[in-house]
Amino acid sequence: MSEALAAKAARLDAEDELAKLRDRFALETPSEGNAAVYLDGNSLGALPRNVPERLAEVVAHEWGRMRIRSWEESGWWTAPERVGDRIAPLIGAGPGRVVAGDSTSVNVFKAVVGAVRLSGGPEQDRDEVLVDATTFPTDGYIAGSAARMTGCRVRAVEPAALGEALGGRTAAVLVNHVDYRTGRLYDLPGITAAAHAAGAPIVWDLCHSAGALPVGLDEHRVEFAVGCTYKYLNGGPGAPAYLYVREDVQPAFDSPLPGWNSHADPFGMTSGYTPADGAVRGRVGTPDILSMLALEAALEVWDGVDIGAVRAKSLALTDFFLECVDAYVPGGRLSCATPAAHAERGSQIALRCDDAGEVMRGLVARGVVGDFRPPDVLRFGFTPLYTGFADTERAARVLADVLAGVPVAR
Ligand SMILES: Cc1ncc(COP(=O)(O)O)c(C=O)c1O
Ligand SMILES: Nc1c(O)cccc1C(=O)C[C@H](N)C(=O)O
Repeated sequence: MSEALAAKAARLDAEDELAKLRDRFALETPSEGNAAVYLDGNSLGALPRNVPERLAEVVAHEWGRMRIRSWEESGWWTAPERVGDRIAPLIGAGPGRVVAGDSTSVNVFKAVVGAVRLSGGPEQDRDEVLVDATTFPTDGYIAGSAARMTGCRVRAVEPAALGEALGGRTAAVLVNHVDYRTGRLYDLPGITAAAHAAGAPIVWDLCHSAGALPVGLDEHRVEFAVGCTYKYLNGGPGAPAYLYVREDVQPAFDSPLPGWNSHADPFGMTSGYTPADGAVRGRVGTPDILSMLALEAALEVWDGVDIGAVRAKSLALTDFFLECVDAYVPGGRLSCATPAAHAERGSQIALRCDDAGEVMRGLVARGVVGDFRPPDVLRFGFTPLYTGFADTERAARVLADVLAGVPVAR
């Protein structure tokens, strides 16, 4: 261990204003001991401590005793908009623009079809859906189907080349804000402005940015955005995703999944469809109430938390991790896929090595939990709400031990 780096970690932890938030999470894992370092919050966020009690109350009281009355009296029916409004400030959206529900995949479908329809689509000679070539797979699959259904075709484009690819034929653009594999952050204001200059609406996938850095959806006039809540928003496995539709776009949003929950008068049970106004238009069917209310409770950890402070700590953590890796790991053993420039970095560090799968198994066996993404990426996600600098120094030190073939201590 480097005494200097350990001392620096202790100093940074002592100065960290967000350090106290760690107590809001259950991070003890009996099998790994308290010393486990959890760096996989970019796949599944940790459990906020208040969630189990709230969920038990929902099950026992709201479902167990109130039963059907809970749709109204416990606020179940309006939970998707209420939870959407809690997510909104974290992604730079005003109230009434975000609705929680369904999965990210389903919301990508609603948003891409909605964007093509908004642009006029092939009838206006706009028949290309541009999708970033490095996208998380589900977005590409769904966009492909959405394009076929709307008479368009998908064009995969490297985000850096989007400027040249955009034009009069662009019907919609779908981009991941942070690349799930490399942790590269894309220029949301610049790419959005370029799409608008070409007359095309844009859809951003915020899965790897929401809760880790400021997004500014309203400010940059993004038409649509989607994201999951089980990563940096800590909503739990399979927690509802969300859909953002810009306020002035909402009246024209023509959802391809006009379920009864998005009807202006759902309990009128009429055969004709009249869409509701506002964020409600993004709903489809009956929401998953248990997961929805677990998410609502999980979002309480954000009370009083400034997303700007979260971003500052995220960058400090990833900088410090790189500094420690540099100090501990012999040169040439790893290469960093995450950009050094802060403006291009999300909240994870991706390190490449040929035996990445085996290295990650070694790390997990020693209590440092990141993940492996094929073919050669070690991913380390940094969740500023519960990750500290001593954790970070330890993760880099254990990584060096694993790479050096040091056996697991028993
Ligand atoms: C960028 C991105 N989009 C979409 C998804 C998947 O969404 P879901 O499986 O929740 O539909 C993920 C992660 O699973 C992701 O990282
Ligand atoms: N959604 C996941 C799941 O259901 C199981 C395991 C992992 C996930 C993930 O979220 C993966 C994640 N989006 C990634 O960036 O790789």
